[in-house]
Amino acid sequence: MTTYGVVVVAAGKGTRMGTSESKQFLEVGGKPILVHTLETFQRLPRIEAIVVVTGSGDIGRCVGYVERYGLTKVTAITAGGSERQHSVRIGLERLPDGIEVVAVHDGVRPFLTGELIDRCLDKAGESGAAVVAVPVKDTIKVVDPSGRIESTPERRSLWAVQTPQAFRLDLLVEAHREAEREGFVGTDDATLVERLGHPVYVVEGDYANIKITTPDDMLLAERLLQEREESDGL
Ligand SMILES: Nc1ccn([C@@H]2O[C@H](COP(=O)(O)OP(=O)(O)OP(=O)(O)O)[C@@H](O)[C@H]2O)c(=O)n1
Ligand SMILES: C[C@](O)(CO)[C@H](O)COP(=O)(O)O
Repeated sequence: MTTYGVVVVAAGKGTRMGTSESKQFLEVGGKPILVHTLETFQRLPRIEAIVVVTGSGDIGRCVGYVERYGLTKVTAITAGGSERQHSVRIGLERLPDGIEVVAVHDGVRPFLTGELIDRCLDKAGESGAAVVAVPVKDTIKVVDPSGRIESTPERRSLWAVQTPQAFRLDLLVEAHREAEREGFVGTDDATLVERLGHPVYVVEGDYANIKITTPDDMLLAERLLQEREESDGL
């Protein structure tokens, strides 16, 4: 049977949020955003290990969350790096032995669901690499630095990629090593695997799986949580 783990990255500074508290620790519905995220992985039966990557000064409070919220699958809490990609690489090194497929997830995407994770892990288990994504709804333009539009890619083939992104662990480790060797820094993990020439597949994501990035996302997050609790009958 395949063994699954997850690296949750939460070592960012939240510059675009502009709050003194890093956004992953802001509360939505009375609970830190990061805890909402971790609880979803905790509940999923096939996840065996959760590695949390956070700021060096925030390790203590994450240890406190594990205790307080019963996050028994958290096997390591470690300090991240200067870029998201570095934080992921550090997290991969802390996974326990025996994990074969790993999901990488942004700590600030608390509205993922078990179904979404399952879809992504299933496809990664079968193909080696899969990411959740949604078709873009707007028309996308490529714009030069002066503001002039250079081109308009065909919308039918454009997808907005989210996390989780899941991979065979050996493949993702190789992709990170290669990127480091070449000094390449990407904005997601799929890009690193694509650079190896390995196929990466999209599976159906969810428009509600937002990455909390700017202050208006906090209002949206409160509303999404309320809707979810109502539909769960809570
Ligand atoms: N050095 C970094 C940078 C980002 N992240 C994590 O990667 C996820 C997505 O990054 P982003 O939304 O860009 O978070 P920040 O880097 O915190 O935000 P900003 O770019 O506005 O500073 C977040 O969970 C963030 O904590 C990380 O673990 N380590
Ligand atoms: C990984 C990601 O969430 C996929 O959409 C995104 O690329 C992270 O970007 P950020 O600039 O680190 O927020």
